[in-house]
Amino acid sequence: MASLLGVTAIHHAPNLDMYRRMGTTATASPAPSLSFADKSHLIALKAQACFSGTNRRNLSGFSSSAIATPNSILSEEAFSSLDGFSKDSLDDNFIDSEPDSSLAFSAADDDELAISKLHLPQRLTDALQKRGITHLFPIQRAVLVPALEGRDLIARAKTGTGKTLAFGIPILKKLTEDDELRSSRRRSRLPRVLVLTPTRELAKQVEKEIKESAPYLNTVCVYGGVSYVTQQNALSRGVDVVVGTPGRIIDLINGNSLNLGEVEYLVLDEADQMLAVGFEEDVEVILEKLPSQRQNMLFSATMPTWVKKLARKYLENPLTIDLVGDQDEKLAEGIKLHAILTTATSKQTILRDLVTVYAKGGKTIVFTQTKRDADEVSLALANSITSEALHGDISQHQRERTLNGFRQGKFTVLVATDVASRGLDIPNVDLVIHYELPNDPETFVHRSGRTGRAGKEGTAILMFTNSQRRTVRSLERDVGCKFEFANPPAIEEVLESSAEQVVVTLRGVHPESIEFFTPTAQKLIDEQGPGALAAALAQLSGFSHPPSSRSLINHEQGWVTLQLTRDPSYSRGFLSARSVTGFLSDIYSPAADEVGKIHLIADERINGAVFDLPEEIAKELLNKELPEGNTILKVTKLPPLQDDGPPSDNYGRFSGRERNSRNSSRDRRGYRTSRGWGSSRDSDDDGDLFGRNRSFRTNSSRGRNFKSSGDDWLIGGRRSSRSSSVDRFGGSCFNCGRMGHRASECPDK
Ligand SMILES: Nc1ncnc2c1ncn2[C@@H]1O[C@H](COP(=O)(O)OP(=O)(O)OP(=O)(O)O)[C@@H](O)[C@H]1O
Repeated sequence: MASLLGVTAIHHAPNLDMYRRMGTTATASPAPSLSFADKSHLIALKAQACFSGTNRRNLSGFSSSAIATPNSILSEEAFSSLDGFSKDSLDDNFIDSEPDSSLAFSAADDDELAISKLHLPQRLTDALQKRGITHLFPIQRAVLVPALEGRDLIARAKTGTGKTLAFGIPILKKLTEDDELRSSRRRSRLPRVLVLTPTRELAKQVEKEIKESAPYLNTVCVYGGVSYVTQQNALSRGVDVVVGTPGRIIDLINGNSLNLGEVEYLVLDEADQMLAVGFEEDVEVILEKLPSQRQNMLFSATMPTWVKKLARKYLENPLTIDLVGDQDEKLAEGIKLHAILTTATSKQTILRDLVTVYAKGGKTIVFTQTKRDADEVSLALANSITSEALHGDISQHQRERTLNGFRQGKFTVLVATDVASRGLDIPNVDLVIHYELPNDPETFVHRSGRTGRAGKEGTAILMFTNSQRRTVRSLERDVGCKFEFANPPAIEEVLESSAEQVVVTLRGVHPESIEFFTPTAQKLIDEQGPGALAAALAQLSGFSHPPSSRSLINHEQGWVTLQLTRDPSYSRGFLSARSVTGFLSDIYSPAADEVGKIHLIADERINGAVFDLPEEIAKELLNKELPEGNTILKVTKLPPLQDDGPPSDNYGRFSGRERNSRNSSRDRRGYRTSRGWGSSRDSDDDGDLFGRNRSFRTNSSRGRNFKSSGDDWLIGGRRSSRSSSVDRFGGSCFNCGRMGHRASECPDK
């Protein structure tokens, strides 16, 4: 690298001075266009840059031992110091010193970060501007100077913040300048840049970004799953940049189609993910084949041991640029986070509603844990929403078609396994849904980062079950984020959003088609009034039949939630789940047999409970005459419930999560230590059936998942009127609250 540095210095010395000056003011205050790097954020970054040995160790995944030398600094520190420091000042003794707190943050000049002011080769500037890239993003600004100085780098920045061009711009600058000096472009020239990525999709995306930014250079993408011939031919025509996955690169080297003997720049993108997908050996084989004189840039979200080892072995005196740090929220600023409580049985229905209400017709990516789930969920959605699955079992060709179709808006929901979570840059994804909890916080960050990219806004929704509450809290702590806990959308919201979306769709109908249908529309309106248009809207929204009712408790279709309220002056006993069942059995015994979960109302002034019943049974029950002082109503909104509060210390003691943990070890924060705490095989929400006494569920026809052992589920003391039933009443009386008799037999009646 030393010689390369020498060359760089000769070629670029004047420019570097300019960049250093720019860097100082740029750091001092961000350009207004960089909305997600506001002043306070930068001040925070600067605080992080207090790079004493101690706090450096605190940087998660970026401990001092992670890096080969103590020569690691945070980019903002590097940047803010560039004015007064030469390249040499980026060396050892600078690093461990505290930053100069007096360093003033002066007003920024937007122009100083403008691509047009960077003195890049005109061709490069033009191509970038044509793509709408007019100003540097923070990670690009942070990487630019040290990269141009030829330094080895280890870098980390939030998702969607422009890491590709962070290494792309300095490398392309050098390549373009050299290209201009060259009189003729040699055919069969060997690649000068190698970018290694862990997935094929990411490789293609990086290639695209580079190609579009420097179309005059030859960039070739190589990855498995497709024919060798096209890739071999492209390589043989002469190439400047090779982007690819390790396996195919090794194959091409072994087949003498790829010679890496002239590589000057190596970029390892998503280095930690290389490990996750088992490429570590291949990466090392490739690195051994590269010339030792080269510049290395390693991008990694975390620093597992292997990545540290790699950095120590192959990087020279690397500079660490960390725009995430330990304290910061690791997600890009524009991402709103929601957590929605679901149940295993109602998940698919809720998912559809979430897509309708939150994406409003925009692009959504749904993440599942397993390939099978991705297929199933995509298929289930496809009834009403255009959707495709993406996972490793799908052929490469089809994967590309699917991704292109999604990019072009041919369908709106992509259901993917984590193969798509890393690095994929699909513009304008409005919504990310974690259908299953991710395996670890990093996966959560990467999945969520598919939205809110390049400074845009987006929403990420985590679907979780009752038994996963604690893990959700751990996730908040680990990621440094806060979820807004919300209920699944009510059917009214779903209908409203559907109608809004249909109206938007109607705007896209071609005027000529409208003309063709106008006479019929006029006739319909004359005959039926606005009802005709309403019918058309209902049909287009997929609601040609009235929406089936939904439980407000667990959102299952075909169920309704009723509220029983009892005037305290008519009874001495408090309402309990058992007494509710007893009462139902007196009024209409099928209701007692079929009742779902019963929750007591939290408001102490109301002696009441809510419970679920199948629609038909609820209808019958609502027609029955009730004893004085009692009311039963269908509710459209749940009142606060007694077991809504935070989990007690006993939470999860008998939950599905704990039961699962016999098979999978977890660390103390609830993550599975092997893959998959959020596995699709996670339990239903029946965890609290066994550990809590305020929420009950009968053995109704839908109670498929609960244990048949133990008595907790024996609401009202009987399994059903079809079993031992009526002879001995084990529940408590709705009238007096005492055990052993029904309200109808109550001595106090
Ligand atoms: N300076 C810029 N101005 C405008 N858009 C930019 C700029 N830099 C990058 N972009 C765009 O931002 C998007 C995200 O960039 P990129 O994919 O490089 O992010 P990333 O940090 O690598 O994300 P991930 O961590 O998810 O892989 C891309 O569409 C890219 O073209």
